[in-house]
Order: sequence, then C-alpha cells, then structure tokens
Amino acid sequence: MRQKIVAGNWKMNKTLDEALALASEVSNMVKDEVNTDVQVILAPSFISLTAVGKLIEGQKRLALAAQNCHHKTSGAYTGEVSVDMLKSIGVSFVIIGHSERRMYFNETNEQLAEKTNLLLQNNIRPIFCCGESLEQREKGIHIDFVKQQLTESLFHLDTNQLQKVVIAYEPIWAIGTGKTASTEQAQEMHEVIRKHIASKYGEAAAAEVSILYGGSCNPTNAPELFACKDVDGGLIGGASLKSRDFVSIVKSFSE
Ligand SMILES: O=C(CO)COP(=O)(O)O
Repeated sequence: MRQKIVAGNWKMNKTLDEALALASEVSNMVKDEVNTDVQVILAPSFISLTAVGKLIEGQKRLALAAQNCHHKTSGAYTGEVSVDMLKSIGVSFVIIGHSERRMYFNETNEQLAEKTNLLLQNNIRPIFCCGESLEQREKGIHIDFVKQQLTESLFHLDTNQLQKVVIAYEPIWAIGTGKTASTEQAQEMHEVIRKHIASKYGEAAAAEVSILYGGSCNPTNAPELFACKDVDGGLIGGASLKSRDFVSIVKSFSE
C-alpha cells in the first residue's frame, strides 16, 4: 500500500522561535487529533531544521524535511548545504526541484538527477516536484513537459530506488495564486504520471509510488483533491504556516 503523505513546505518563512512554535502546535494537534496512518512532514528553513527535528523526535507520524540540498557531495560551494549535513541532523526527506528553485536558481533536470542519487545513497527520500506553467498548459504541451521532467531526473533509477521517491505535482499556475487545479485536472495529471512510471517500471511498482498534489491546497479543497484515485496527499505552502489549517488538511483523508 502506498503511503498517504501531507507535507508542509514553509518556504522562506518563520524565524527560529516562530518555527518552533508552529512545529509544537502541529505536533500536539497531530498527536491528539489524527487517527489515520498519514505521514506528516514538516519542511522548515535550514536555520530551524535541527531544532524542529529535536522537537518532533519520536513522534511516529511526523518527519523532518529540508527544502533543498546541493547536488555535489562537498567542497567549495559557499552558502550551500550538503546531503551529508542533512543526514547528520536526522532529515528523512528533501524537497527537490521545486518550481521556485527551477525558476530563481536555474535548477536543471540533470542536477536533480544528481541530487536524487545522493539522497538515495544516504537513505533520504526525495520529494521530487514537477509541474507545468500556465503557458505550457494553454499550448497543450503540459503532459509531455511533466513526463520529460520525470524521465530526465528519475528514470535512471532502479525499481527499488524509484519507489522511495515521492512525487509532487505542482502546476506553477496554482502555486500561491489561490487558483487550485480542479479535481479533474489534478487526477488527470496524477494518472499520467503513474502511467508514465508504469511504462518504465511496471504497474505494480507504479502503484506503490506516492504522488502528492501542490498548489493553493487548503482545508476546503483538500478533501475532494485527496479523494481522487491517484492523489496520495499534498505538498502545502501557504496553508502550512497556520497550524489549524495544516492539521485540517492532514485530517482531510477520510478515516
Ligand atoms: O509550492 C507549494 C508547496 O511546495 C504550494 O504553495 P501554496 O500552497 O502556497 O500554493
């Protein structure tokens, strides 16, 4: 059975104290209110990772994620953070290939393949983001574009490695815009992604991969998005910064 996952990507928000307060609220609410087997992931900034990791240590439903890592093992890359460093503080997941990083930091599919390799070698699971722009969707090339992102960054992996990757489909036009993909649009692309994986790794392997939706997901739209056959949870931006909203989204899976 593939995992249900809700991950909060806090992006460049929250000071250390604010991050600890948010993590503590989420942790308490999850402990008291969540009865499903959903994996809840918190992705604070690098500054807060260690402290948030200590705070949630031992909480079985909660795991720690970083928002990025460098694609080389170590060396003269001023200001960067390596996979080894993340491993040393107990990070279990790393978000890679977010559209904001592709757009503002020129991340390429090739670099993401390197990041994926390094993470898996270190037993850290990548949360691999993919998704098209509005222009690509309007031109009707969105499906091929997303397939290409997957092929170029992930399809060198063996089946066992591929199944450790979490995919997050985040249409760029839905991120931070308040404009969510409809359930039809989300389900359509999630099915495309699963079938694309099946075409290389087989249906049984593809059925085990968790595919999350991201883009203006909130407590109101999450229940119907998560009810789609191929949607296994969400990668949440804005709504993950408010503990009540985030935990409401976590609770959107029917029990
Ligand atoms: O980019 C996202 C998560 O990684 C989605 O952000 P919003 O939920 O703020 O649209």
